[in-house]
Formats: sequence, structure tokens, C-alpha cells
Amino acid sequence: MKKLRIGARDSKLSRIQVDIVARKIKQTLGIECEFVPIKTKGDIDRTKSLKDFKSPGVFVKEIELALLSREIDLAVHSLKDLPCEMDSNFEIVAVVEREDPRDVLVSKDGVGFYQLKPNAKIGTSSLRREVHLKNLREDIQVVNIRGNIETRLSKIESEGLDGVVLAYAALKRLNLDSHVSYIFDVNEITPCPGQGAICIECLKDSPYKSILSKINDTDAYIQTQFERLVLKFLGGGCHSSIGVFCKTDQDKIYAFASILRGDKLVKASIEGDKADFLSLANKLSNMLKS
Ligand SMILES: NCc1[nH]cc(CCC(=O)O)c1CC(=O)O
Repeated sequence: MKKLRIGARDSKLSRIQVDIVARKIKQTLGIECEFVPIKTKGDIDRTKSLKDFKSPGVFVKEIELALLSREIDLAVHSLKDLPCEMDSNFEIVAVVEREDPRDVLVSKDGVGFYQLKPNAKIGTSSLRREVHLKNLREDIQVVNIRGNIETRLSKIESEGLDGVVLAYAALKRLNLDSHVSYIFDVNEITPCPGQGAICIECLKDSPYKSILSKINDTDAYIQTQFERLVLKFLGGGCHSSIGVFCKTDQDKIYAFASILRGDKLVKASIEGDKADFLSLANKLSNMLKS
């Protein structure tokens, strides 16, 4: 079989994620891959806050165009970068691996979140993280920062911040998790739907769909599809305040979600059988709608 061309963002983290997928494809399916780096709008325009991009999927569009023009055979993304409402030409054929979905604080002096000085300045451009941080500590001042992980870490010094909040998964994959000062429990900051998961996206009529689906991690797939479905039912763009977290254990699903209503963070939780996936996602979103 010919080499498969993997398209993905051109960042250090993205390359590491592509390596993880390529290794799995080689080991499990015996197929070689090559990496095709693609610049996305989200990478090019670094001045804009993520909240100000008009359409979702700022890290995705150009990669999907490369799929359409057959310049690449598959795309590898951080699942959380994929809008929950996907264009009908495309499909998530596998969730390959899910790292820890929690958010973490990297602080200036290594102090924990509750030890930060009053009115501490914390960098993030995620509305979800902002809302949760203020819910935990009213005094926290949020500063908007953008850029890849290394850039955001460097902004602690360059912007005089007391810390930044980032995805644990990203720091682990970049081998930077020794910088972590505090790990937020999922009850403190509800994770972003799909956070920590790497996925493979293909054209719906791709000849590689069925072979690539062999490297799907079933539990990671169910958890993240559940989280994305709740986000979709709530009408959330992927840069909204909405957090959803789903855990699985054998035949069971345990999930909760949080959303900003007025100036209050409201939360709901649910559990049930995997077989009732759709109605559970529906119920959970309805609990948060009213
Ligand atoms: N918002 C950008 C983004 N997209 C994916 C990740 C890495 C985490 C993941 O794989 O879910 C990050 C960085 C972050 O949230 O700090």
C-alpha cells in the first residue's frame, strides 16, 4: 500500500500528535505515513482573541480543504478544535488516544491556585476557563493571551502574569508537565468537550475509512462523542463557556456539564447505560437549557 499523507497544523504539539497516530498506523496496520504541515487561519492570525473569530474551526478549515482536494489522505486534529457541527463531507473515523482532559495552572513562582496572591493576573483566551476561574475565585483577573503552548508559557514573564491556564494533555505531550503548579479537578473546571483526545478525520467517501477505524479507541470515542453531542444540543460554539465531561466504566456513562447563565455558572449531571447514549445526552442538555 502507498504511504498515507497526514495533514495537520504545523506546530510542535501537532507534530507530536501526528507522530502518535503515524506510529499507531504503522504498528497496527503496517502502513507508512508522511506528514504534510498545513497553516490554518488560527495559526496565521495570532493577534485576534479566539472569542473574536466569526466561525468555529479556525484550526480546521484549511486542513479540510486539503482533504477535499486529495492533497492529504487523512487529517489529525486535537478533537476539541473540531466544531461539533461538521460539514457533511467529512467524518471522524477514529479517536486514537485520550490524554488527561483536565486543565492546569502554570504559575510564576510555582504556587498553587489557592495560594495565588489576591487579584492575581491569569492568562487564557478561553471563555470557559475564564468563567470557571472567576467562579472559583472572584478576585482573579483574566488576561487574554494567544499563541502556541510555548508562547503562552513565555507570556508569564513577558506580560507580567501570575500564571496561565492550559490543557494538561498538551503539556504532557510536549514533556512540559514538570511546570504544572496546580491540576484543576474536573469539578473545579469542567473540561472542554473532547479535550485531550486526538482524532482522525477523513472524507466521508474515503477509501481509507474502514482500515483507519481499526485504530479507534472505543471508550475514548464514546466519551468524546457524548461530550460533543451535549455541546451541539446546547447550541454551543466550541469557544463558548460550555464544559462537558464524560466518563465511562464498562456499560455505564457518567457525565456532567456546566454553562454560564447570566452571571451564574450552572451545572447538571447524569448517569446511565451506554445503550441510552442519545437520550442521556439529550436529558443532560435539557437540564441546562431552562
Ligand atoms: N485551544 C487550542 C488547543 N487545542 C488543543 C489543545 C491541546 C489540548 C488537547 O489536545 O485537547 C490546545 C491548547 C490548550 O487548550 O491549552
